[in-house]
Parts: sequence; C-alpha cells; structure tokens
Amino acid sequence: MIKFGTGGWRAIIGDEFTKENICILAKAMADKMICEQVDGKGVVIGYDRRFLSREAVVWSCEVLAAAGIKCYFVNRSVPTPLIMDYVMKHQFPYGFMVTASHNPAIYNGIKVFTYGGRDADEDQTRDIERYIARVDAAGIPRTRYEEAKRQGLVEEIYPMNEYIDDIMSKIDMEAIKKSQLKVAFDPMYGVSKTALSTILISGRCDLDVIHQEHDTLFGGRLPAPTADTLRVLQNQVVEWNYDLGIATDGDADRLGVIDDKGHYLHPNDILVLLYYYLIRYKGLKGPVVRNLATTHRLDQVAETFGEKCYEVPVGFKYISAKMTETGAIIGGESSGGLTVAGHINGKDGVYAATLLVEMIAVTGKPLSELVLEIRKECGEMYMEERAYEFTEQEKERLLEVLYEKRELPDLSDYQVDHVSYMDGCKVYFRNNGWVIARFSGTEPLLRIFCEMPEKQAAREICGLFEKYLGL
Ligand SMILES: O=P(O)(O)OC[C@H]1O[C@H](O)[C@H](O)[C@@H](O)[C@@H]1O
Repeated sequence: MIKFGTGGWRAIIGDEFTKENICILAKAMADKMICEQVDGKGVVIGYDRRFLSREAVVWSCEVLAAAGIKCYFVNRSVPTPLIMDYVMKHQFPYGFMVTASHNPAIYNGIKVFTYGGRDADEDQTRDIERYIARVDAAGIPRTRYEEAKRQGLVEEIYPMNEYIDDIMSKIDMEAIKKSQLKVAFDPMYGVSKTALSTILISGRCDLDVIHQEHDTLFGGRLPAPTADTLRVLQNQVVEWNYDLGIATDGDADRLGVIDDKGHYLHPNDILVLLYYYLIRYKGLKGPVVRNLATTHRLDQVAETFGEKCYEVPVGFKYISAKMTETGAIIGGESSGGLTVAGHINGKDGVYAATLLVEMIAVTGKPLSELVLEIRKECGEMYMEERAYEFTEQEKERLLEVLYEKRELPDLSDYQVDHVSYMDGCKVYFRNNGWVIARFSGTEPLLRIFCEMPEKQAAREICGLFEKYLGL
C-alpha cells in the first residue's frame, strides 16, 4: 500500500518500495495529470544516491511515457531542492524526486512537488492515493526506456549550473570571497557535494570535504545531520581550526552545523541565527514562520524587532504556504529545513548553508559569538527532544489517551495557558514554554519536545509525559 506522510511516500526497499508500487504510483500520477489536463507540459524527475533510486526513475519514465507524458529526467543524482527550483522556474505542474531523505538506508521513497515547486499538500496526496486505488496493477502499459527516449517522450537533462547560479545570485559572494573562510563539509554520502563545493570554492573558501563517496549505506549511519552523526565533522573542525563545519542530509534539503568552537548547532539555533542576521544585519523587515515543534526563541527575536512569528503544523508545505500568505522573510522547522523569501518554496540545505557562510563573512563574527549576541539581545530558552518507538498495540493506546480522551499528566507545578490539538497535543505555558507530544509522519516514532526558560524544567516535563504515557 502506498501512503503519503509528512514528506512524501517512504517505504522499506523490497517490502513496499517495489517496482510494482513505483509503477502504480507513476500510473496514478499519469491518470491524475491527464484528468487535470496538465499532461501536455510534462514532468521533471530526479533521484538521490540511494539503492534503486535511478532504476525507480527509469521505471516511472516508462509508465509516464506510455501514457504520452514527457519526462524531463535529471540523469545524475542531485539535491531535492534542485528539482523544486526547476519545477518552479520552468512552471511544471508536477515534479518527482526519488528519495527517502534522511531515513535509514533500507528506505527509499518518492516526493511529489506541485506547481511552484511546492511539496504536495494533504489534499493533493489524498487525491493521489485515490488515483492509486483505481490503478489496475496487472495492466499498466509501459514503453521501453530507450524507445521512449527515441520518441522524444524522455529527455535527459542536468540543470546543475542553473541551480548553482540561482543560489549564487541571491548570496553576497563578494563578501564570502573577501573573508577567506575555512570550511569543513560533510555531505553525508548524499547529493550536495557538487553544488555546495562549487559554490564554496567559487567563494574562495578553504574547503575540506569528508564522506563524499557514493555509499548507499551512508557509512552505516543515518544520513541526518544530528549531534550524534556529525562527530567526525566536529573533530575535524576542532583539530584543524575550521571556521565552521557544514553538513546536509541524504537529499540535501536539511542542514547541520558545527560552530568554530566545535559545538553542534541545533537546527533551531540555525533558524534563530539566520532570522536575526536578516533583520539585524541585512536590514530586512518581516515576520517568520515556524512549525509548532520549533523553538519559540524565534518569537523572541520577532518581538525584539517588532515583528510577528507565525505557527503552523509540521510539514514544509505549511511553512511555504504561510510564508506566501504573510510575506515572511524566513521559515523553517526544528527538523533542519529552512528557506528564505525569494528562493524556492521548500527547504534547501545548500542554500541555507551558503547563507550561513555569508552571515559569518558579512558580520565578520564567528558563529559562537553570534550565538551569544542573540542570547543577550533576545533571551534564551532550553529545549529537550525525545523520541519513542512503539508497537501497533501501544500506538492505539497512546492515540486513545492523547487524542480521544485528551488526558494529560499533572502539570500543576507549571502554569498552563492553553492546550492545542492542531498537530499532536501541544501545551502552552504562561512563561512562553511549551511541550508537544505528536506522532512523526515520517518514522514510526512518538516525539516529545519541550522548551522552557530553564533546562531542568524542560527535562522534568518530558519526564512527566514519559511516565504518564508509560513510554
Ligand atoms: O516529525 P515528522 O513528522 O517525522 O517530520 C519531520 C520532517 O520530515 C520531513 O523532512 C518533512 O519534509 C518536514 O517538513 C518535517 O519537519
């Protein structure tokens, strides 16, 4: 069964990520495009470095071509944001990216982008699932790849330079060139190497790249830039005195950062830094958008400068929609994705990394110093993040307690302001602190995040939920 979650369809290779299901999805998309009368424009398809990614594109092209839909096949592995950029700029109705992003190596999947290069929203993915249900798996017509190419129904493209130029045109490359920064870069065996190395080398950075070879097992680690997975990068930064370390996840839409002192910066810190930089140093004005599991320090920065912070459910589609609606200058999520107004309608790790390098160059301050500067000017909060696996049975029980009965642990030691069930269950405290318990839409996990003015309180509240829910 093909089910879409927070970031596209993801499944274990050989279990549900199979040739049959890939062809079913391609046929469903072909039917949907024909029905919507947008089949004439064709579709752009890219892939990452995972096992079977390229094959999945070839199979999809064969199905789409048989339905008469032209496929622009980006024929080398590329960052997901490159596909979003291409869909947006060339006004494609749809684009696909074969990737399971930061999931473990045994996963693969497909992200669907709609007009404007946006992540397909819930209405769209529900609609795709309806088309999927109508596909007759045994009778899917296919045109052999070489034949489809001969007929002009598949065109192989590689718009890497266009993507790189797009990013560089929005960045102060001259400032970067002057600053002669030393950067350590970890693409985590994923797809950002060509784009980000080219940009940083054009900016005359002294660059060292690790984990750049093609390894479908991602060196045995999760291709997600976290404090745990970036230890090698961290050592590199400390040992060789780099100004910063940068990492991107498997499909390069998320960013991870190590500061000049070797500290891992949480995506929340990166968002706060960049929003602050855009307002304080670049003189931009405008609100910020975050999801409800992302730091409220963004609200503090917004308040300091007389701006607003908007909250949306988890999922970048909500971030980009709200950014358009409110004219926000930046939007992002604690999971590591962000974008800035004027760039693409989705998260881009390559662009975010470049902007961060620009920030160091323009301010002339090391990352660690900027972190302290913001803390002084806008205040501090502490975040505790936990995640729990569960069995199907446990899930039912947790769903019942949290969403049906809407029961909560005893929080009488803290002043509760209100509780929201917009996405998961989120309790807002009067001191601007908060705690959320929600099921991940990309992994079989229950996530509990808490942010409070004191670290101890954040830990205690997570502990209360953990105990109450029997986790
Ligand atoms: O917490 P989850 O539902 O697993 O989502 C975590 C993240 O997953 C994907 O990367 C989505 O594109 C993001 O928008 C989301 O923030």
